[in-house]
Amino acid sequence: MQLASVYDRHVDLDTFMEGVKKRNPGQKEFVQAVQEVAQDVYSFIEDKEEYHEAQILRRIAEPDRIESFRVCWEDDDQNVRVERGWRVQNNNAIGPYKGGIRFHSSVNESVLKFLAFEQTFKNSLTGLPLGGGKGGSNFNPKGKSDHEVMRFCQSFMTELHRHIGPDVDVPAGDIGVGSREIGYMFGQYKRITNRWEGVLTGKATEYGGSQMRPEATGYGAVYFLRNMLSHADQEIEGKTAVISGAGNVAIHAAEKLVQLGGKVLTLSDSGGFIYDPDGLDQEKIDWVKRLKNERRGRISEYADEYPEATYHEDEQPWSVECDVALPCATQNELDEGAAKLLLKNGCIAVSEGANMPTTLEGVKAFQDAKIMYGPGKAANAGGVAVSGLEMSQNSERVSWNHERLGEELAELMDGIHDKCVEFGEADGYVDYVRGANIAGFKKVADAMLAFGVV
Ligand SMILES: NC(=O)C1=CN([C@@H]2O[C@H](COP(=O)(O)OP(=O)(O)OC[C@H]3O[C@@H](n4cnc5c(N)ncnc54)[C@H](O)[C@@H]3O)[C@@H](O)[C@H]2O)C=CC1
Ligand SMILES: O=C(O)CCC(=O)C(=O)O
Repeated sequence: MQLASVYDRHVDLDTFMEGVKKRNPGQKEFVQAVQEVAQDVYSFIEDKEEYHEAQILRRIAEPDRIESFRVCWEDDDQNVRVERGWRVQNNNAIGPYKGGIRFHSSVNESVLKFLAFEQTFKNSLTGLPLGGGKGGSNFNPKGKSDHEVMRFCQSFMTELHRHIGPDVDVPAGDIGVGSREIGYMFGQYKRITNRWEGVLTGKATEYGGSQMRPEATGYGAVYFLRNMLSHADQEIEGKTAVISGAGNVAIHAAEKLVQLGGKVLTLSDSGGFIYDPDGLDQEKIDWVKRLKNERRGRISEYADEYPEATYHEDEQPWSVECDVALPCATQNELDEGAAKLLLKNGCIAVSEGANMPTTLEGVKAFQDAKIMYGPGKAANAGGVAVSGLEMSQNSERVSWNHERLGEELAELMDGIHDKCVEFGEADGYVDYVRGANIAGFKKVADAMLAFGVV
């Protein structure tokens, strides 16, 4: 009898994953992301021969291409610095590649491949014509002067511009890339190409940015939470919330939670977390915005400014008692132990603002306990969805107002929630991971089937 080969149409899940591991040695984040999707997709396509025959999942788990390049820049002391840059173009079956750029010392090819893979399913879920990509560099903007960041961004774009375009690949921000960095990169793209076009999203409103983009990911994650709660006849009003992170996503998630009557108890950064037993209000949130976006300080300073709060160095916020949790910092920040602690303390819902913040074991703990668990590819899709709207506005040379975009965002998040329920509900429990994976997969897969083997 012949042994199963990774090339067989009908390999089982374990053999499929063996192949993924072999082809991507040492890329643990990428393998984790594929595993999480494959386990649901496998059961969905069990009786669907066309997907097996066309090897659709295997093809989505192999990026269309990865551009990797050297980025040289000069620091303020005129030292020549050399970093590495990448753009992973995962899949453009349903639209141009789309996804953020991350600048952080932890960036490597595995991290960007996992993000581009996740992005493919997320973008499909939005219902907009957006393919999946992601890029970045191991450059760390922390502690760098504005001039250093500008020189790095210009050098990064000098190479990246060859690989992107409004109908080809449209990057945006992510960790370490906010409106300052997008401005420097957009300026350099315009200078090199002599074209003003919607090649990046997350731009400032003065030069074609969408009014809602800064808020969209955090607000969207709270709308997703609201939808999950409402599906279970509950509401945000009066719920206590633990949030990790203190960046763009965390701050706007906190803001929307407070607006909807929730009580936000924590924020964090890589140094530790702050716990404010009185809860953050809009004034405190505005202070954090200034701290992070203007002074570029550490969250520990919050406890100096607001003495009712305490700072917990080198700790994560998951031990704080709460009704709902929103991980909004980074991947694998919430492991099995943290998940069990949240459950023990009575947490009933988790909505992920970050990408893959929960480990596979943590996800299983939430699913086994049957709490409401909204995975990042569904819960944080509001950001890229509003980026999709920014692309439309740039093409049409129009600008929509805040109110219209707010309504569009809420509707987009309703649509994503409905798709998760349609594909994930069974025996009275909504498995949002399964719902998101299958709904996201199906649209991309059907487009790929239409193209034949390419
Ligand atoms: N910006 C966006 O529109 C979107 C962002 N996301 C995801 O949301 C997460 C946060 O992104 P942003 O808020 O945009 O980035 P940001 O750079 O504005 O903030 C990141 C925050 O995470 C914290 N952080 C980073 N590494 C950490 C670590 N190892 N431990 C603890 N804290 C850490 C930082 O201190 C900072 O507070 C990321 O997972 C990103 O991929 C997802 C969808 C869209
Ligand atoms: O708006 C975008 O294109 C990027 C969003 C993103 O990077 C993400 O959804 O993780």
